[in-house]
Amino acid sequence: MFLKYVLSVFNSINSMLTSCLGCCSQGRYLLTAGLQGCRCRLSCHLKRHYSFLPDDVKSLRAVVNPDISKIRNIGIMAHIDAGKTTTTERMLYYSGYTRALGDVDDGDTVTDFMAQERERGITIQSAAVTFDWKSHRINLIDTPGHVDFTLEVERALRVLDGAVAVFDASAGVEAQTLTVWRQAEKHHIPCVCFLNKMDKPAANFSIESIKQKLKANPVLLQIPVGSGKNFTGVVDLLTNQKLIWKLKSMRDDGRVFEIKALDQSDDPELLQVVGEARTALIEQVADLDDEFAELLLTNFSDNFDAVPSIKLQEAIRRVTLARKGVPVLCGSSLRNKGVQPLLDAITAYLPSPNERHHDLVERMSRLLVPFADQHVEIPSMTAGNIALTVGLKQTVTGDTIISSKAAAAAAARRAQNDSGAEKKGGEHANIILSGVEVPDPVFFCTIEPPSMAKQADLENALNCLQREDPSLKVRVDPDSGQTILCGMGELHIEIIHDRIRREYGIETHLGPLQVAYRETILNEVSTTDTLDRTVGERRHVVTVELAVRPVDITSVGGSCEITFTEKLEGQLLPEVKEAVENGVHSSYLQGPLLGYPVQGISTLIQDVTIEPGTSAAMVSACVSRCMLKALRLAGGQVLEPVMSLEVTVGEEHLSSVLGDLAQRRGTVRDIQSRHDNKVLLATVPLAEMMGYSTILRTVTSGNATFSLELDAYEAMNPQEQNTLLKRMAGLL
Ligand SMILES: Nc1nc2c(ncn2[C@@H]2O[C@H](COP(=O)(O)OP(=O)(O)OP(=O)(O)O)[C@@H](O)[C@H]2O)c(=O)[nH]1
Repeated sequence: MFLKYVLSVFNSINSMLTSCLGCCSQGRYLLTAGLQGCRCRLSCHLKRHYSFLPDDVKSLRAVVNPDISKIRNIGIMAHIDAGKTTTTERMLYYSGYTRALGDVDDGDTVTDFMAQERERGITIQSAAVTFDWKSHRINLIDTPGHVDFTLEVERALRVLDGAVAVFDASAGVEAQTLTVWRQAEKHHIPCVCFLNKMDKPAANFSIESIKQKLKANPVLLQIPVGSGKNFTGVVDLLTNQKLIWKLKSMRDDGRVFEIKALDQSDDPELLQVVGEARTALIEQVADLDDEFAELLLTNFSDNFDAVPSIKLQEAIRRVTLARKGVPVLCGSSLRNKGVQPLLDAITAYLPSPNERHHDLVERMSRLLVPFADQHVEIPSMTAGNIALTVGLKQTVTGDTIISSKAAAAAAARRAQNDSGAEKKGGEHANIILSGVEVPDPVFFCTIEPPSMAKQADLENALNCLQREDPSLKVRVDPDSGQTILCGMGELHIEIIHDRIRREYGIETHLGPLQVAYRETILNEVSTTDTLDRTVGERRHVVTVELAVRPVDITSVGGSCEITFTEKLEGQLLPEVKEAVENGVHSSYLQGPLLGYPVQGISTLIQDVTIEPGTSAAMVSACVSRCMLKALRLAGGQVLEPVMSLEVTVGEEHLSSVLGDLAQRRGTVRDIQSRHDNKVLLATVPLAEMMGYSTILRTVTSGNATFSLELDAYEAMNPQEQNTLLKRMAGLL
């Protein structure tokens, strides 16, 4: 019957007939008033490639790869219970991706898939769904409304290009909406507002609270028809059409609705309200968009009302993208009214990814020219100069700052052309300045604030110092919870200690300085382990077989590797492989002898058997346990940092320096002459170099200088290793 009706409407337009069947078989629109302003023509035309029967469910494979201009990455956000999840469910249903309407009250929605979400009827985690609507792809994230999960909303908003704010029309702007609205503002996200729950008796279609509480500029696009349980649809102010849902029963899914141009037979009160609202809309948009204002004044000055709806829509889009105004629509998701026009609005007014300008660049507050410790402020500088800047929040030493992504792309293109030309000369242009190479810290010690109240201040100070000095590393000991400073040497850590006192006014206490050892293994070992654990009602059973073997450790930071047998490579699912790798990597962080990171180890995974129902975390735990067993069996070896030392000293003091070095397990590599001085090149274990500067000053009467840098991690001999193990165990 429905198809027959559509055919009768379109029988004069043969060329569009087949495409109409595709779209209208979804029952999206029921046409009752000729073809004037008929959205179906456009949608049918665009939707030509989808021809499925009314109850077909589209698979994600049916989604074509659209052009970037047709993609909308949007979030749906609001106060708890405003109806985001219900609205999302309707969108999925109308776009053909679900067969039935999910209901939060029945606990069968698509996006609230966590057990806690279904039990409590609330959204906790951001769920992402993808569907297409009129040849646009919509990637939508349903974010939680509860204040406890604000961070989750923030996490989602950072990657979105637009947002739909859903309001409970009977409650107006609620507290959480304010919070998420501010978050959206912070990320400059264009929004569309949807006043939901228009079917409730207390529903109030008022945009005043959006103006006053959100300090936003609402642009009203619809007028509701009827109120409370008599709410039947909306009038579209752009097209002057009435969209009416004549639902026959509570189970009517609202796919079919009527679009009818307003005419004199309509309620005079409604006609008057619509007339006034449309004029107000045109005037408001003209105020916000110069291009539209010019069009009105030049072409439609004697009749604003004659402006084509497409021109008005384009202007509203510009206003929305510039965040000068927020389109407002209304409906009742639960009663299946008004969601399709909301989908239209998402595609019409929210930006595609290439229309969003993500604010990546830092803000500089001042530009200064340095002259030792004097700084002179300057208004600007040109290429080739050196200046200081203050106020950067994200940048760390070694970064290159560019004015914009576009500038970087242009510079990269130029660099490419130049390097083509310069290649003959052997030079390559590069827009990124070479960063700083950060050596591994070799010393560490604990650092404590004078009181717990100062802990936050200390953390802030350490964060700032780390950004400035990437060779300073700060971590928290997982066992003791103490803050650990890792640096390049005694002096480095002393200076950091002093700067925290002087620049941040915090008196800290440093623990004894310790050497950052590493560990490796001596022999090749194969082992197996089985984990069989029941957690709650679930039984996890996993068996792992693996082999570890020592590999070359001479290079600084010599890494560890992990491989799978050829058979396993082909067999293991990616998530199982990842769980196995996580288990191996976590065992690499703490060696079995002293708990230092291991290096120079190759692990081969020989077999993994997993019983159904076993979680990935249990696979990782089993692999980790098996690794620990293998590392223990393979015989541990402590590696110590060995430094290369250069001492410049007058000839008369050379013998005292050599004598001292012999007691420090040092190995002399070379002695060179430089003017009247001797330059001694040696390697010496870092553990023997504590307090060296004081000793060197004493034995040479202040006539020597030295430099120290990491040469390699080397195996300790068994006797020294034993002494170290006993000392660490507190036995010496
Ligand atoms: N009367 C009426 N109730 C609605 C409407 N939309 C949703 N509801 C009801 O409002 C309640 C909350 O709906 P949800 O869709 O879970 O709201 P939400 O915003 O996703 O909630 P959180 O995800 O927990 O923040 C449910 O009981 C819905 O049935 C509507 O248009 N009218």
